[in-house]
Amino acid sequence: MADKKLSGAGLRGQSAGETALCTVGKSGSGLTYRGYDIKELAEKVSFEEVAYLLAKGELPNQSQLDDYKKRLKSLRVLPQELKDVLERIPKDAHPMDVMRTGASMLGNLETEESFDEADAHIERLLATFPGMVLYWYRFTHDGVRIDTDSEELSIGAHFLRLLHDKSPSKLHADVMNTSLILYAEHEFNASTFTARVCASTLSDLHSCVTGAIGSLRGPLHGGANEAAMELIEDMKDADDAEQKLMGMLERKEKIMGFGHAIYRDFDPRNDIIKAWSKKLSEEVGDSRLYEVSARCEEVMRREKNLFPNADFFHASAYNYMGIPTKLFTPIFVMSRVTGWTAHVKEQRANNRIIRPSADYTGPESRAVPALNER
Ligand SMILES: CC(=O)SCCNC(=O)CCNC(=O)[C@H](O)C(C)(C)COP(=O)(O)OP(=O)(O)OC[C@H]1O[C@@H](n2cnc3c(N)ncnc32)[C@H](O)[C@@H]1OP(=O)(O)O
Ligand SMILES: O=C([O-])CC(=O)C(=O)O
Repeated sequence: MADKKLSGAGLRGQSAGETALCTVGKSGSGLTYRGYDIKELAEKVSFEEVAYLLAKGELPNQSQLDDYKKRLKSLRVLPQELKDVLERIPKDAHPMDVMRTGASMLGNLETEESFDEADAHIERLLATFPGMVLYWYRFTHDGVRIDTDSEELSIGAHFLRLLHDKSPSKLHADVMNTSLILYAEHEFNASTFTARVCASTLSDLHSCVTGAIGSLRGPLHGGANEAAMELIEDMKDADDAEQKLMGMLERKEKIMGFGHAIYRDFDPRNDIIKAWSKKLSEEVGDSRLYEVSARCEEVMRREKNLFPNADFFHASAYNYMGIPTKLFTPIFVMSRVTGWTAHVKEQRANNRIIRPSADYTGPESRAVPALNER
């Protein structure tokens, strides 16, 4: 992919506005949030610090961080009306649709009346998303009405606690923390652009986030982490992975979790989540998913010169932590809501309605025929 052309359909390579939030592939492969390299952030800070950085512009000091985490924890309780709605959504619904409905319902109950309230609504969404999806999941799958608060201060550990009814190990809490950092922000990707288009009409925050969830859901975007899991789960070992992948490539099928609209050589998030996936495989004592994933990476590089994006090794990492596949993309939402909402604020601060033009390819002007002449 070293010669990937950033032009053509899909607005590829065209600037659609300015941002101070993030650079993607600036030197072919880098990723920064407000000037900080993703690798350093993933090593040194918590997801809550990244959320604060994206929302407020700078990393918090200790007391700002303590206050922020305390405030987020205090915002986890769901309104009864929202819980009533979640209980009515069928068990076989996709959790991304549950989140879309949940975000929208919250917007009915706690409407953003003025843009001055944006920060409060952003914190509320960030605090409630884990409980929202897991209240529905645990009610419909386990028949229990969970308390959507927990003693866990970090959002990643809180999610695992609500899912498994027990405090996660340090390793699992660390993996969730890194995963949420990696997924937090990515410039003008499809879901963020959705949020910005919505914001440019001066719509409310919940509408922007609800639309963004809909865009993230698709398998060409966030949904690829679930699609990648479906790909690797039946691969018995590395040789089986190679054989199955070669068959798919021969049939010209798309391999989910590979390729990227912007990066040319590699996705800088891949090495980071791949290393955690390896650690998890050692902890679980079952290297199958890691090994088949690593072979898929080798084959795709060799056959197509394509590389795994952020989603591919997330599949095995989440699976090793006992997270059901259909909750993979919702975790992406729990993280990316920080990026989406920072972009909404940025759009509002310097707004012009986003309204591109189209090249017309339809028929020339013509007269409307009478009904009996058609
Ligand atoms: C967090 C995220 O959202 S990351 C993206 C997650 N999405 C996926 O993993 C889905 C699989 N990947 C893809 O569909 C694409 O690579 C996208 C959507 C990410 C990027 O799309 P584009 O920018 O249009 O891809 P690009 O221009 O690089 O494609 C070049 C060629 O490689 C092929 N290609 C790209 N990705 C793949 C893939 N995953 N499997 C097989 N072939 C692929 C394309 O079909 C294209 O071939 P062609 O020239 O013969 O038509
Ligand atoms: O930037 C993109 O097109 C997709 C992506 O990797 C992301 O949103 O994290």
